[in-house]
Amino acid sequence: MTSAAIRFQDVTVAYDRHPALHHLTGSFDPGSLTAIAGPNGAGKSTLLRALMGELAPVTGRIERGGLALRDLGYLPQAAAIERGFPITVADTVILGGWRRIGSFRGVTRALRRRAAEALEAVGLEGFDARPVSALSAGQFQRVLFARLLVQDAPVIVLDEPFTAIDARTTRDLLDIVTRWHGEGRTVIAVLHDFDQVRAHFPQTLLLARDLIGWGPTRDTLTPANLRRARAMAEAWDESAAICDIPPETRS
Ligand SMILES: Nc1ncnc2c1ncn2[C@@H]1O[C@H](COP(=O)(O)OP(=O)(O)OP(=O)(O)O)[C@@H](O)[C@H]1O
Repeated sequence: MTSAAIRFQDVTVAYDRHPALHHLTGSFDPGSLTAIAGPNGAGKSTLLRALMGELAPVTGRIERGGLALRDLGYLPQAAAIERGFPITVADTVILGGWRRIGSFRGVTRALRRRAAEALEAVGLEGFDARPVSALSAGQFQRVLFARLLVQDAPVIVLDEPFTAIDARTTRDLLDIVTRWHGEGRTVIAVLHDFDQVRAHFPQTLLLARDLIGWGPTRDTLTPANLRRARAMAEAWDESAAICDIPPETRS
């Protein structure tokens, strides 16, 4: 589905001059299924937000394999999603098809049908008219997966998609992730459950602001690497100044 890798070349991302991701270099191969793991505060969400163009690197660059940002399907962390608006489940899922809606054509019957099929695929048939504010966390996560199904993007980026989600829903959503991988999409997911990573994700990027390891999961999630990641997290100095960021790019 994608032909070129997504490349990070010496990427540093900082908040208020404090680096949250430090000189990251490496690439996600087309069609790869990669977990991003690491302790709290390791820079995992920051990496995804930079990939999605929400944060600009202060050093280095990100190549998105020739894709535009709209070709990346993104599921942010649940805490970052506002779901107080008065919008129905069906309309939320249809929004995944905005690239196809176009300015004149409006929402086609085909798109409505696609949204209904996506809701069925995530086990939410019949939920169309419900307001999203009336859903449980797990149901809402299923809606967001349905929206990604409608978006049909070649690259899918998920931030802690199974946090606070029950085992049954996690299994169903993991099946969708596996299907995306089988279809040749590139899938990148931040995860905290190492057993889940070992069972379902062939590649892992282990981060502790600095890169600890990136490659086959069995070579990356080793006891030695996990110890190193933990030790680096314990040693963090939240107020450390930025290293070698050129003064003109400092905020
Ligand atoms: N908007 C922000 N403003 C200032 N600092 C931030 C902001 N977002 C994140 N940070 C800091 O950047 C660092 C990395 O945060 P990030 O959310 O990327 O980590 P994470 O690995 O996703 O953590 P978690 O596992 O807890 O979700 C942390 O020290 C965090 O406090």
